[in-house]
Amino acid sequence: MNSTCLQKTTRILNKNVFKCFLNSHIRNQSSATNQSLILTDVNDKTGFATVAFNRPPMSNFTLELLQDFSKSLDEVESKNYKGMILTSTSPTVFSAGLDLKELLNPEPARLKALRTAYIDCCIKLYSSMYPTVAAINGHAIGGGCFIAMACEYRIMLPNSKIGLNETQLGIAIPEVAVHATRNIISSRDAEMALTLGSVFTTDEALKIGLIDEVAENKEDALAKSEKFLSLFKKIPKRARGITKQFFRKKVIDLMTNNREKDVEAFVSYVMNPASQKSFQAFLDEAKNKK
Ligand SMILES: CCCC/C=C/CC(=O)SCCNC(=O)CCNC(=O)[C@H](O)C(C)(C)COP(=O)(O)OP(=O)(O)OC[C@H]1O[C@@H](n2cnc3c(N)ncnc32)[C@H](O)[C@@H]1OP(=O)(O)O
Repeated sequence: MNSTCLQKTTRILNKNVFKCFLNSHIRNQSSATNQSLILTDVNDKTGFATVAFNRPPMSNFTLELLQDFSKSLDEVESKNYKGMILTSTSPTVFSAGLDLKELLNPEPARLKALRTAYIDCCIKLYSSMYPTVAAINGHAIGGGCFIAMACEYRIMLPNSKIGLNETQLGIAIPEVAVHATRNIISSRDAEMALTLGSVFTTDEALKIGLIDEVAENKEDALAKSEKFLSLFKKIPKRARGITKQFFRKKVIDLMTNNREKDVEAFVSYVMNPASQKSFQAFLDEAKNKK
């Protein structure tokens, strides 16, 4: 092959390589868009954003999902949306909490990043200036329950389960979760629930005040959520937000100031052989159920 011919062939090859790269890049982009772990939909009329965990069937949290959720929370705050409805795209689960596969034989650095990302989301949600409501479209367990608790109001579907089951898995509840739970239910109920790692039915949760309302189905939950957010329509945002933060100051301060200690404690509980055994036992039991 002479040099002119070689140059021509190289140009054609490069063009094809570039085309190939472009196609695969576009493919990746579109599949990433379709598979976004968080979906945000804004109602232009009301200014309310609906943010949904999009990891069916369990909507359980991986590091990547939490990082995306954190960005979505920033967006709701920075774009000045009037309120946020938090839900999931899963048919029967709001969130089954942290992905137990992330906790099983974890790489310590990733485990730390996971817990740090989780705390970041909780701080942003717990202290947001905009009003928040959880449309709990199914089960909400562990970290999924706590995220719903960080919202200002909870509406749940019938026949679902909700609770902080951490002690059952060998993970001590952090001090901050004790105060956050007491902000919602009585101190007596909170102590019983957290020490037992209780998981409640929708009716039980309504009775103790862990949730505020029961909805017939997801549409009803979303309609009721909008109704709750609309209560604040005429209340100046800054005055409302600062007042909310005063009520939540103790929890926000604990989450912010104890972040490193919390991460260390969490890693140590998760790495404990007894906890590892309980994560594996849960996953095995679920497999054997079929
Ligand atoms: C105070 C701050 C708290 C922050 C810290 C949080 C720590 C955690 O979040 S630890 C994780 C807590 N979550 C759990 O213990 C598991 C909860 N899951 C359940 O209770 C049930 O799965 C359910 C009530 C959500 C649904 O019950 P259902 O009978 O419909 O389904 P299953 O047969 O149990 O499960 C189906 C399928 O999904 C897998 N799975 C469920 N939850 C998780 C999870 N959190 N992580 C990973 N995988 C999960 C389960 O193993 C089954 O998988 P296979 O189909 O492959 O067998």
